[in-house]
Amino acid sequence: MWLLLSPTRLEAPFLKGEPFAFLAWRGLKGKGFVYLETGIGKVNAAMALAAYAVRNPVEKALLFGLAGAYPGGPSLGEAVLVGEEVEADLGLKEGLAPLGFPALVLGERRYFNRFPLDPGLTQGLAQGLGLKVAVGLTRDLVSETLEEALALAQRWGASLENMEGAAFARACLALGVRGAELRALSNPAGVRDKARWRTKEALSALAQAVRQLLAEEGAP
Ligand SMILES: O=C(O)c1cccc(C(=O)CC[C@H]2O[C@@H](n3cnc4c(=O)[nH]cnc43)[C@H](O)[C@@H]2O)c1
Repeated sequence: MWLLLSPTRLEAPFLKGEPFAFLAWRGLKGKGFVYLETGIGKVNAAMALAAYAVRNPVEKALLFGLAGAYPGGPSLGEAVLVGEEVEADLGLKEGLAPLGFPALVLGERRYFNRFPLDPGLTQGLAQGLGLKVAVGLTRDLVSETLEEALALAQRWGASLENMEGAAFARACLALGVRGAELRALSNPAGVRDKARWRTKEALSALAQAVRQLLAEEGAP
């Protein structure tokens, strides 16, 4: 059984199920999944996952949604798995390490700004769905110029931008939930001219990937 999450309902029109309310969130219960609409941004994503996971067993979780493509990153309309997320607005411009405080400590491992998604789950989905694995960058602020987007991509070695992924990845690590992230590229990061966006194609790619994942879940 999957816990599916997306920032907005716009990203999940293809999911059919029984509507339900959970605290501040709305969701659907369907065949092989429970879905929650988290709301946009890091705090919403982490709160929704944590609130749900402390009250319900979660076998595996998938955050899916739209993202901006950095120059040289995935094509517009393409869906990819995210293998690692960077929380780029935590600490100094150079990150949290110069301040000396990790964002998360698990055993011997100290996490500053980079948070892996579950490697086994991610690789399995990438193979099963025939999708590439990319590095995501998360900020509460959307890049507003190409220069800003390029500088972030180069500084952190990321190929796509979103507003929730690092919070979801960090919450999964802290809660011991196996988590994966699926993103489809709707726009070039830093480009606000909507004539250059490919939102419809990206939404189709998301729908196709999530449908396939649920179909494989239901297979004997
Ligand atoms: O008005 C703008 O300039 C603008 C540019 C990009 C995205 C938005 C959104 O309101 C969508 C936010 C929503 O979708 C994800 N997303 C999609 N593209 C991007 C992006 O280029 N940078 C960051 N996030 C993006 C994000 O995860 C949110 O859930 C507005």
